Amino acid sequence: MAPILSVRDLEKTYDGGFQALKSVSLDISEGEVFALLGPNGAGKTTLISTICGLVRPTSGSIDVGGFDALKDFRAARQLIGLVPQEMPTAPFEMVADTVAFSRGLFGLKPDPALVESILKDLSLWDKRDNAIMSLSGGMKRRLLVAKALAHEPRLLFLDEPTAGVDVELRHDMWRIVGNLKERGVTIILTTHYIEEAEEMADRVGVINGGEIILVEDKAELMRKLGRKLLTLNLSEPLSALPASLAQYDLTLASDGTSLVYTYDTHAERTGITSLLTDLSSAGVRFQDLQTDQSSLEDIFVDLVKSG
Ligand SMILES: Nc1ncnc2c1ncn2[C@@H]1O[C@H](COP(=O)(O)OP(=O)(O)OP(=O)(O)O)[C@@H](O)[C@H]1O
Repeated sequence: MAPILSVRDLEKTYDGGFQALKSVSLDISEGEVFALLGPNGAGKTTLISTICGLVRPTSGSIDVGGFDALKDFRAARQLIGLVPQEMPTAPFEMVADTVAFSRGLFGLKPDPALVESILKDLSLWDKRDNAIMSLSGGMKRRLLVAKALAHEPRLLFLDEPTAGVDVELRHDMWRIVGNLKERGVTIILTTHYIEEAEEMADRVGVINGGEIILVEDKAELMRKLGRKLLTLNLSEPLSALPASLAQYDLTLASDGTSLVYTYDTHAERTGITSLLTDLSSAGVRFQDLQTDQSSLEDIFVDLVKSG
């Protein structure tokens, strides 16, 4: 199937000479949830803004659903919904009116039934006749999603959908994204919360210094780069690692009371069985042991550090 979004060799140098995007290429399949992770200033907003036609790229191409987003901007933009971080709308406007207006901006016929179903899905129907300024912060966030959905986009961008919101709204947002995905909407979200990517994304892209340094299936990424740690709490402190254990990736705690063994989760053999045998031969005894798996967060920090 042709991707719904295809970005090729996209570059952006801002007027002051700063290069915010360096040869970015990316394909997004229809129906997937793609999380774009990156530290502050990595280029996430620049990339989204360029795809949505808010920032003009210096070079490269963007195809949205078969339309050239640079030459055929309107047709491409029609397929895109953008949920920005902040509310730019007039505070006195009514909730339902502002959603209907967003639809009108795309030259579409009014569709009160659609507006109703969007507002109901986002738990805003009760507030339909309220002025925007009377909404809570969480409701305003949901209204931004409603506005972005008013013209029935196939590709939805969420720019940090849960930055600074409480846990309840964060989970609410995850549920909303899940429902949209079920209906076949493709979603690209930027986030600083790795937990969010871990929760929602099918694939994860990491951008750093304007370059996409990794795009990977989330499960595959965690399998490939995930490491496990086995910690052994020793019965008696060791002053140094016995030479017979040199072949293992072992770290002795500075107080000598525990040993940490690092192994790859995808390796054919973990080496634990032979390690335990060799520990016993070396006379090293332990009281208990525990394992920890690296999270997407550990993987991300490692990538950005080395990237
Ligand atoms: N209009 C602009 N003119 C000049 N430089 C800009 C402009 N907009 C962004 N930049 C620079 O481009 C780089 C990327 O910014 P961008 O906002 O895309 O990053 P981001 O990944 O979205 O960061 P954050 O996570 O902090 O929102 C930054 O160094 C920023 O200072």
